[in-house]
This record gives sequence, structure tokens and C-alpha cells, in this order.
Amino acid sequence: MVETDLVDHAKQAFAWATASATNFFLALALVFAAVHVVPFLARASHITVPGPLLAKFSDIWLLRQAMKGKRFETVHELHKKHGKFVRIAPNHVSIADPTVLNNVYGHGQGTLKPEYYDAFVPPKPAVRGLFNTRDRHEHSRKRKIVSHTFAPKSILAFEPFIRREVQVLLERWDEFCATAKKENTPGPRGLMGRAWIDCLEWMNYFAFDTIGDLAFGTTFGMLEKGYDEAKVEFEDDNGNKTSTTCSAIKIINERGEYSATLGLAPVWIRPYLAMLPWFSQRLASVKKLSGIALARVNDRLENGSERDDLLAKLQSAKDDRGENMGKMELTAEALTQLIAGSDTTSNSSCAIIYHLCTHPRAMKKLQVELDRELKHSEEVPLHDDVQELPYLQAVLSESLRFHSTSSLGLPRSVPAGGFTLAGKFFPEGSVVSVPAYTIHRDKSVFGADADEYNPDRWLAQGARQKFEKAFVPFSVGPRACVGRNVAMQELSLLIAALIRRYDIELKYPDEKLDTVEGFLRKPTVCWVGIKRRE
Ligand code: HEM
Repeated sequence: MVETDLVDHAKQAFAWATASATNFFLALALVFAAVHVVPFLARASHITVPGPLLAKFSDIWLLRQAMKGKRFETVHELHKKHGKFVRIAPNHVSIADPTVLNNVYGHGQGTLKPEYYDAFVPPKPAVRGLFNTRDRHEHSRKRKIVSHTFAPKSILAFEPFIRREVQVLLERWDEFCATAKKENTPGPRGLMGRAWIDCLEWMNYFAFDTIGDLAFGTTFGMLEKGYDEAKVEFEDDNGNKTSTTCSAIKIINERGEYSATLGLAPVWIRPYLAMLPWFSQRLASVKKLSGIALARVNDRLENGSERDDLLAKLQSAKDDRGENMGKMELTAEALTQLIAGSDTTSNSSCAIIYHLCTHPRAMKKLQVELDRELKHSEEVPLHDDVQELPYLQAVLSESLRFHSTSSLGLPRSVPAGGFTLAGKFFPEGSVVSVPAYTIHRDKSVFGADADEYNPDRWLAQGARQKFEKAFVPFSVGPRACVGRNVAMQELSLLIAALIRRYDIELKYPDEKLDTVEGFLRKPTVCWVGIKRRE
């Protein structure tokens, strides 16, 4: 009798569980249909755009690509397969056609940064900086203030700071070379009279110290210490402060991965996604990053400074109403400079060195030019000495083309009324992007050898004018890089000084430069052997 009861109970429980599971999956299917299929059918006007099947229905496809860190490559392969239009998310079409760059990013086109950029706003204090401000008027106001700090006269004032950091880097590398030459024993550090170092690490120390010096009035001291460390400060709602130290380079990488991935999910789901371990680990970095800027701004506000640096210029700048920025806005802008001006430069300089090492003819040609033209220059040349050196500038352009650290298509939303791009109509609210990695390899612009690294292509008559229309390492239009001139100054001084002074070779010459993409495409490591040139 008892046994029969037990069996009945078990049967009932099983039937209940089956019904619950069925209801659950039914509910899930309904949610999926509501979130993905209905909007998909509503957009039936442009379902003809090819792309992965899942990407037509769900943002999950693009989110997965972003999490894998190779989005630029996957999208590039899809363009090779399908042509200029590829749907990469239900509401997002990638357009690999340089002729639409002006429509998508140019002045007066009405396109705006979409909700993707909300994921780049730190959680606390949730104040937007120039980069992640989406509102047009708010952006114009900020851009006016910030571009004043990047005016040609201001940039001239930055040169001594940049040159000093290059000098410190040379001193550190000289020390390594001297030790390696003395020891000259087989082993990872002294083999064949070379010092073996991870060039990415040193490019990071240089870029972080330089932007720290420019934006906050003091470096992080990474070049001197030989490791990555920054002070972080947290402030609670009552203004109580706590401080600690952290690895700035690591957290900037994780912050990029967090924001560039989370931003691809619909807004309503982001708080839930942020709880997953992959995101929550990185969220800790996002918070620490704001703490670095806060520590520096607090220090400046409390102790003042005589220096005429970026932070001083931001402090004194006034908006249209004649008002200065408040502390939180100032911190957000300082943070923006730190993020935008650090690993962009280090990833690019590491890639330049890697490509010169894998192209010894280009390396030799550059050294011949530098030896000839900088005969009377100091160890670290002046910007005037290098900014027009044809081969150096060709190397920089070709490297920024071939390894654009901003490789993915920067998304923009289509304005009211929609518009037609390359013959296809895009309704209001659609998201479109032009993938930099792919258009930098457009054979109709860069030639049949566009997949090859070749600085010489930039030396041909009329080449620069021809290439400019598809060359977007700094993007174009009102949201283009405001720090472009500083970046080019840094790269010109750094690369000229290093390549003139050192004989550099790769430790693993047959290995490709491995990269991982968050918002930027970054090399993961680059071991090189260096020695002073005879
Ligand atoms: C090789 C170095 C650099 C590269 C390749 C680069 C590239 C870019 C790109 C592609 C954008 C557009 C991003 C978007 O639309 O989402 C951008 C924006 C920006 N960059 Fe750079 N950048 C570099 C260095 C710098 C430096 C040194 C600074 C400042 C010191 C800087 C400050 C900014 C700021 C503030 C923005 C946002 C502009 C706005 O939205 O109005 N960048 N950069």
C-alpha cells in the first residue's frame, strides 16, 4: 500500500516536473520570439543582407565573436565570402566599402554613436567623457573644450615631455644591452650579445608614462621601475577615500574587453550579463580604472601644479556658458585621455617594430634614412627633424594600415528618415559600421598586394591622396581621434629613436604576431633581442 502511494507520488511529481519544464521552455521560446523573431520580421525590408543565420535573429552571434577576441577576422572572412554587405547582428550591417565612410562617419550626416557606447560609461561615477558621450549637443560642447587642449600650440608644448620619456626608455634599453654584451652567455637574456625583452611590455610602459605625464602631470614610473603599477583611489558618497595599487595595463585591457562585448547585448539584458563570471571579473577592472583617474585628479586639486599639461588645460577650459568643468566631469575627461591615449599608442608601436623585424629590407631602408637625415640630431630627435622624413612616415602609415589597432567597424546609428548606402536603404535606427581591418585591405585602393606589408606603396606619386579615402586608423568626421597629432608625434619620435639606435630581431621569427581584440586589437606578446648598432 505504502509502496503504491510512493509510486503515485513519484508519477505525480514527474508529471508536474515535465509540465513545468514544458512551460519553462515554452516561455523561453515566447521570450525568444518576442525579442528576436518579431523584430526580425518587422525588418523584413532588409532581410536580404547575407550573414550568419544566428546573427539575423540574435545579438548572441556577435557577442560570441567579441568574447573570442577575433571579431575583426571573422567579419573580414564573411566579407570575403558575401561581399560588401554582411549582417553581423539583427539590427547591425557591416559595410566593407570605403565610399560610404563619409556617409557613416562624416560631418553633417546625422549619424550618432549607438547604445553600444553606453557600456563604456563607468558604473560609478557614471559620468560620460568625450569618447562615450552620445548626445550631439553634449558632444559638441565637450569637443570644443577638449580640442582646445590639442591645438597646434598646445601640442608643441607636449614635445619635451614625450622626448624625455623616449630618453628614459633608451637609457633602460642601453642598460640591458650593456649587461647582455658583458655576459654574452647563452640564455634567454644574454644570448649572442643581445638583451631579450618583451617589446610590448616596454611599449606599454612608455605609452602609459607618457600619457600619465601629459594628462596628469606625473608619470606612473613604469619605465624606471620596469613593471606595471598605478595608484588607485576610491571615494564613497561621503567623500571618504581609500587607496591601493593595481596593474594599469591589465585593467585597461580587461576594461576594453568588458565594454566592447557588453555593449553588443541589448540594454535590458546587460545588468544580468554583467553578473556572469567572464564579465564580473572584468567589471572590477572598470571600477579600478576610474579610481586611477580619481587619484590623479584629487592629487592635482589638492596640491595644485605649475605645469602647463593636459589636465591644467582641461581645468582652465571654459564651455560656451563660460563655465569650467566640475570635478566629476574633469575626472571623466582625464580618464578618457588615459584610456584613449595609452594602449592605442603602445599597440601601434609594438606592431610597427614587429613588422619592421619581419621585413628586414624595410628596416634597413629606414635605418639608412635615419642615419643620413639625423646625423646632427640628438639621441632623441626633435619632432621637426622627423615629421617629414618620407620613409619613416611611410613606415608609420603602412603599419597603421596593416595593423590598425582600431580594427572593428565603429558602429553608428542611422538618423531619422533613414538613408541609402551603396545602393541599399537603411531605415532609421539601424546600426551600420565600416570595418577598418577590411577596408585597409581593399585591393581597388591599396593595390593587388594590399594583403602584404609594404611601406614603399606610400612613396609612389599621388599614393597618399589615393589611399586617404580608405585609410582610417584614427576614424574620420566629428568623432575622429582628437589626439591624432599627439599620437603621430609620439610614434615618430619613438620609432625614429629606437630604430636608429638598436639592432632589433624577433626571438621567434616564424611566429605571427598574436593579437586579441577587445575594443582595440592588441598584440599579446612580442619577444625581441636588442643590441646597440655599431
Ligand atoms: C596610435 C594612436 C591612436 C589611435 C590609432 C587612435 C584611434 C582613435 C579612433 C579610431 C577613435 C574613434 C573611436 C570611436 O569612434 O569609437 C579615437 C577617438 C578618440 N581618441 Fe584616439 N587614437 C590614438 C591616440 C590617441 C591619443 C594619444 C589621445 C589623447 C591623448 C586620443 C584621444 C582620443 C579621444 C578623446 C577620442 C574620442 C573623440 C570623440 O569622440 O570626439 N587618441 N581614437
